[in-house]
Amino acid sequence: MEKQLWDHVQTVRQQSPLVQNITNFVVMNNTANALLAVGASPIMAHGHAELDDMSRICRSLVVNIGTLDDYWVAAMFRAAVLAGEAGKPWVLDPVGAGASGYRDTTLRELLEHRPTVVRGNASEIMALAKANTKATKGVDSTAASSEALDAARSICQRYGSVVCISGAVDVVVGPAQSMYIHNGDPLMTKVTGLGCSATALIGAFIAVVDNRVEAVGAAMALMGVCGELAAAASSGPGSLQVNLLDKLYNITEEEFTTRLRISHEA
Ligand SMILES: Nc1ncnc2c1ncn2[C@@H]1O[C@H](COP(=O)(O)OP(=O)(O)O)[C@@H](O)[C@H]1O
Ligand SMILES: Cc1ncsc1CCOP(=O)(O)O
Ligand SMILES: [Mg+2]
Repeated sequence: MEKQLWDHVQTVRQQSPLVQNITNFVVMNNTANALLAVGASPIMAHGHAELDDMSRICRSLVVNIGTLDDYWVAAMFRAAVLAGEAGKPWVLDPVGAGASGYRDTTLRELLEHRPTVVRGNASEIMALAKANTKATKGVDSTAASSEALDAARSICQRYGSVVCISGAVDVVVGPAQSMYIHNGDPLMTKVTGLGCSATALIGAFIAVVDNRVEAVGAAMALMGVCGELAAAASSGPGSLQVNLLDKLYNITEEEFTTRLRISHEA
């Protein structure tokens, strides 16, 4: 499986898919740079007047509700409809799910458009499935990935989405197959936008890899392994941010396969 996931990393580099992003003000620059570093091509576009054109030229869509307002939300709904009509894969990042009624109402409607993939931290996934027993603390998680497993399974079953719960262990839940990725570094939680970057990378991988669980697994594996290697070379969140971009760009097959720790159990 390690070799297969590396092949998917190579496919992204070779095919350089154009990925449309409707994302938040906080992370726009970071996620565009993360996409470029792995060899994909980002475009940040939420204007209503160009959504049809974007849908025609892009191979996948990222919808991230981080700094939502009514104009952006309308763009998200329309882009989701267009992706559905064109049969294009899209990924939803439910940033701050459970933190406000507005977020939850918006997310409920977005889910009805059946995202190909949903990626959030454990608190967000639990809030999304309405199964949360702990309150979301803003955009950060207060729970472990394992606590959100039932929630992920229920979203997968109800909407047909592959669900990724990120955290110390990243769990990828598909209809027939789950994958656990035990990479990353706790310092990654001290840089804003790394969850959003993971979601953006998923956007690139689902554009070129048909097996959705493997696509999400490869994106999360790449993020985790690069995060871990970058953290080892960093003195704090500032240098981690820069080192992570460099590692996403220059990681080798040997670094990837020797560091990667995946399993099919927690
Ligand atoms: N405690 C941790 N140890 C190792 N890696 C982590 C930890 N928490 C998060 N990560 C990694 O950080 C990245 C962002 O995940 P996460 O922090 O869960 O997203 P978000 O920023 O949306 O809350 C993922 O690649 C994840 O694997
Ligand atoms: C801090 C913040 N507030 C609204 S969006 C956002 C960024 C969240 O990014 P991530 O979930 O990737 O850390
Ligand atoms: Mg997040």
